[in-house]
Amino acid sequence: SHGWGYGRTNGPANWVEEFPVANGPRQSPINIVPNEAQYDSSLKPLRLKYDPSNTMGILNNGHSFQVEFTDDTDSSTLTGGPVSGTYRLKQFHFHWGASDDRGSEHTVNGIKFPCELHLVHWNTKYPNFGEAASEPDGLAVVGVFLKIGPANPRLQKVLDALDAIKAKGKETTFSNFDAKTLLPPSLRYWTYEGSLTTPPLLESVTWIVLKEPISVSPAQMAIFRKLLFTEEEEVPYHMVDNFRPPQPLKGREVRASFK
Ligand SMILES: COc1cccc(N2C=Cc3cc(S(N)(=O)=O)sc3S2(=O)=O)c1
Ligand SMILES: [Zn+2]
Repeated sequence: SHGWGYGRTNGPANWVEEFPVANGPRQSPINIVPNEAQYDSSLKPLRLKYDPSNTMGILNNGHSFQVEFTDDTDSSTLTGGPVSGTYRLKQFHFHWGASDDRGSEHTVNGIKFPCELHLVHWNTKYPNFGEAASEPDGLAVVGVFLKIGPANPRLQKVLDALDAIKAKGKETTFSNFDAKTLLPPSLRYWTYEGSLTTPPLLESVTWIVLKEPISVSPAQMAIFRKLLFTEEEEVPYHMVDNFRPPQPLKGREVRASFK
């Protein structure tokens, strides 16, 4: 099994062999302990402005699936919150479990959610995404927990596209999606300095984890689990448990935008 993944021989415990930063000082995800998060009144409200016309397509990259956005203008941006400057939306993707008792990367008081959404943004003080991804203030990722409840109609358009990208490497057209519809009513958040949660595990992410989850039904979770890690001709392995467990805090502070 070449290349990193989530299996027994190439999973999170093995990543350090090829990506030594896996044991670095600011790795993600983490377990969030609300009682130990410091309320910071200087934190600004999070401002997310997304233009549906920036939606480019949807891709199965063999680790997750992602909805990609054109990022050549400031039409889909993250400003405010814990960051200064303007960050552009690049893509969003998810992490989920083989069953509803696990799947999220961040945990809250040790609680795992069945799924976690990541909206990935890059700092426009750098020339492009790739450059930004290796800078300590290069990326800002908004994390949204999904918890089991009523079916989420906003998710359905994304889930309906998954049949066309079942196998690794498949991509299809996907347009005019308003990513804002995936956000919960409240944008209250926890924030801390971390990393990408998959290789290359770059320590370039300001994490902004929303406190309020959005809902997903068991039937909708079953749709995520029909995706494959594997390419069309390979022996099929279902894309499940594509999450990294929480990493050591190593003295980092987690701040809260709310009391
Ligand atoms: C070298 O810069 C690049 C170039 C192309 C893609 C990536 N990425 C890889 C992993 C990765 C993991 C993310 S998560 N789960 O923390 O939100 S976001 C993300 S990425 O930035 O898309 C990095
Ligand atoms: Zn992610």
